[in-house]
Amino acid sequence: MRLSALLGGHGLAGADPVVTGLAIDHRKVAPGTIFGAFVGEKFNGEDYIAAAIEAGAIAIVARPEAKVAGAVHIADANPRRAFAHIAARFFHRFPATCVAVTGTNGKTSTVEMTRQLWRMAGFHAASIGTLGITTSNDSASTGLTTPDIVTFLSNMSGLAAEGVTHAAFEASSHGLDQYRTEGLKVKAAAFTNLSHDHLDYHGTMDAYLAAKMRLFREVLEPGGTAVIWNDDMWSPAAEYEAKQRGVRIMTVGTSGEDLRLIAREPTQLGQSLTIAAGPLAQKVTLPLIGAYQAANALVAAGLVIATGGDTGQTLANLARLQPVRGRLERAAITRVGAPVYIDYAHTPDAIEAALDALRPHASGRLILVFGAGGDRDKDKRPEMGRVAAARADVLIITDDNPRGENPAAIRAAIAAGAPSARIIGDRRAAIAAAIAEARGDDIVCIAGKGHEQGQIVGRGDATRVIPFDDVAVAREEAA
Ligand SMILES: CC(=O)N[C@H]1[C@@H](OP(=O)(O)OP(=O)(O)OC[C@H]2O[C@@H](n3ccc(=O)[nH]c3=O)[C@H](O)[C@@H]2O)O[C@H](CO)[C@@H](O)[C@@H]1O[C@H](C)C(=O)N[C@@H](C)C(=O)N[C@H](CCC(=O)O)C(=O)O
Ligand SMILES: Nc1ncnc2c1ncn2[C@@H]1O[C@H](COP(=O)(O)OP(=O)(O)OP(=O)(O)O)[C@@H](O)[C@H]1O
Ligand SMILES: N[C@H](CCC[C@H](N)C(=O)O)C(=O)O
Ligand SMILES: [Mg+2]
Repeated sequence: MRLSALLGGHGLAGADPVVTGLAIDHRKVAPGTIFGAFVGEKFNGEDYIAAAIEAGAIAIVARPEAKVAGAVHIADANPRRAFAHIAARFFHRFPATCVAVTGTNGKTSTVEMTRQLWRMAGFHAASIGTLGITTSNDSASTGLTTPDIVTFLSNMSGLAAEGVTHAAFEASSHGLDQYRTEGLKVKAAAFTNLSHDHLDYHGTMDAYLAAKMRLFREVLEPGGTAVIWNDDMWSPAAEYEAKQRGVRIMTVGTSGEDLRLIAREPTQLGQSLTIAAGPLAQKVTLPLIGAYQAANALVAAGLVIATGGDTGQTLANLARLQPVRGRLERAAITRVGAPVYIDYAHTPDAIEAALDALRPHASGRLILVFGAGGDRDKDKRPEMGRVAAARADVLIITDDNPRGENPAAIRAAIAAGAPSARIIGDRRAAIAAAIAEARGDDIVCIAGKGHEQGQIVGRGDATRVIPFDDVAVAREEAA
């Protein structure tokens, strides 16, 4: 493909070289590559322009003030956006039906449930998010919730080449802010909720909301549909954005207009939901516990319906949803009979949601093992402690990816909100202590790592990932 064909509005004077690929990291540049040089949090990509050209880059997408010699300078005040649009023209072939999910919690669950519902409807479907790239017979990790733009679009294009026609992806606030998911026609976009997280990056809740709202303001296609979980404090803000944009709006929830959750009753292995869609009310058995999983299932159904799924059939298919890995996953039963659940709760709101989901199933106590990630939002730590102390009966604070921080300081910051908690830094020892503590009528919840396969310690080049799997450790300690 010639460079001129990829440039859209950007003019090209002089030679029109053949483009072989795109890169945002100079170490991935090969002859014929377009290099995107972005000013980041840790590095300035512009410092690597000369090295990229040396390695064969034929064009550089960078701010107008960047120094480019020996390659075409595609100058743009917003180089991430300009690069994304060029990348979209390069990778051009995508699944015909793409939908995106944003929100603080519930993105992974919702994209995974959407993928399953599409599969049940007979489509070749995929999801991209925290669990990686998932199809019905394969799964590959990308390391981030919303991968970088080159990884994202090249994988979307690869999925289309494999015959995937339906794809659901997670749009994280970092991803939206950094234009990591541009260039596809997004037919429907969902909002799950907004609560305290990532303020280290965004600074304020308003800035955090604004990053997420880009999904409705710019990423969703003009004729698309916004599917909004209506029971969140921030739902009106999402609805406002969608109205401003003039897209179709579908609201979902106990106060939802399009899919209204009329009743929800816990059963032994799940819950029974009564859902009104227009004049029709339908009762379905969801084989998953907790209000939060019902919420995510409804938003997923909304996305499927918004992109052409039959309402009655889609709702009926909720009864066949498989659990999402690491989200209230029952890993083991202890020797005295207490169930041990693994959950990915790593925000105050998620801890509340996970404990509320488990409470109706515990005739005894709720025992919680949890921590908070290092080099991430520090203000959420005492909040997590407070919410946990208010809702669990026994608390054990432990390590969860300390990264470059002192783990003891992270634990102490959580304990500031939960003074009665026990502190056991070693995660295996903490899980073992919780299991030893549990009586037959108690429930143990191990929160924060879900599906993760390692404990991340250290920073930069000294980063190590020590293999650790909550599910496996819980099974070993419960045996
Ligand atoms: C804060 C953040 O989001 N950082 C991500 C972002 O970094 P950045 O743009 O600030 O880049 P930088 O590292 O400062 O470097 C600037 C530029 O120079 C380039 N560079 C850098 C060094 C070099 O030798 N050569 C070179 O070309 C880089 O590729 C980059 O383009 O882009 C990088 C390249 O894609 C990511 O690796 C990096 O993720 C870091 C590792 C990270 O931890 N991100 C987390 C916070 C994150 O993104 N999380 C979200 C949300 C999760 C959730 O849902 O809760 C996610 O979507 O996963
Ligand atoms: N709709 C919801 N409302 C409140 N809490 C939720 C909801 N969905 C999930 N949670 C909580 O958040 C945790 C993470 O869920 P999930 O992985 O689906 O969210 P996510 O938005 O993808 O998270 P991340 O930002 O880390 O990618 C769950 O384990 C649960 O504790
Ligand atoms: N996508 C989230 C995952 C957090 C998971 C938790 N285990 C942690 O490390 O804080 C983040 O990068 O903030
Ligand atoms: Mg996720």
